[in-house]
Amino acid sequence: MADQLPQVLVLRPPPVFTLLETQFSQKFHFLRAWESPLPTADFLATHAASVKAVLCSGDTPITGDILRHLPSLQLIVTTSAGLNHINLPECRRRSISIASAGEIFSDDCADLAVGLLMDVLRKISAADRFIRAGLWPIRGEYRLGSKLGGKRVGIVGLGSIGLEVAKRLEAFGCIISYNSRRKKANISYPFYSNVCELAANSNALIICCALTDETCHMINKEVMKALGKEGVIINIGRGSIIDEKELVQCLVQGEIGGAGLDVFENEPDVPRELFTLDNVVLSPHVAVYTPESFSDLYDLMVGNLEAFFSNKPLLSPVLDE
Ligand SMILES: O=CC(=O)O
Repeated sequence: MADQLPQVLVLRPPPVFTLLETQFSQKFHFLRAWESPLPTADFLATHAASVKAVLCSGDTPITGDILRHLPSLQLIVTTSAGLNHINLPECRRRSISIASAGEIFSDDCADLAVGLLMDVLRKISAADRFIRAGLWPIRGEYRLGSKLGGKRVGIVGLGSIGLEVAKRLEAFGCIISYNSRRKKANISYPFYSNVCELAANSNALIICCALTDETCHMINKEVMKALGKEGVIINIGRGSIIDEKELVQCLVQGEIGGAGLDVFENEPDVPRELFTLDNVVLSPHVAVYTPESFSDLYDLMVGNLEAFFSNKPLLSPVLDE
């Protein structure tokens, strides 16, 4: 019976797959590469020559090497909004379609970005540690935090997540401006084509853009210096958009005021120097994860796979055939 279901390859199970595996497995027959004792290349060579569809998450690299082992591949469905784990030029060359999580996580990501900014400015996590360490009766009053309203916030990447962040922060009384590849039509926020200039005119930068060759290490020492000693950086995009070594150095040396980080260059490794800094809030790449978004994600992933296997248009295509 399972063998009659459309076949989908999974190299490593995405969290939504693990959570809703029973439902997924009623609709598709999954080739479970991660359970095989064989090295991936051998598993693919032995079992996956006829595979037409792959389901993956953002932490499973779909490299040129993997693609070479999948000669029949026509579709990659990724549970992520980001696409930096997929060899896009090779997919284009081979006309392999891609469907992503699209805008499904935008609200959740924007909520966490605002939460991180609020936490860094008002020192919520640091104050929590102060109480838990029993320091209130000993040291008395805790250091005051800084007001969110009135802050000039520069959003780097005004896509659907960036726009949701802007909407939320406007409601808190922040003054929004942005940097992105081009100026957006119908957007009245001031646009800076140069991210350094945006930083120089902002109290906080929020990184919401995709990781590409152009954005890798775009937030470098020069940008951080422009942001200044009171400036705060929030990153819910990808770790490598910031030069992490420079970021750590700037934080340790007090060149910037603080950071709220959901993403890192070498996840799950986080620079240990950050652990002792009270002006840094750390979060383990969970901006997208809420049970509510998972249930929407399940529907979208299944919808994309069903559309593909019945020759209908994908629900959230990134690259078209
Ligand atoms: O980081 C998560 C995603 O890209 O969806």
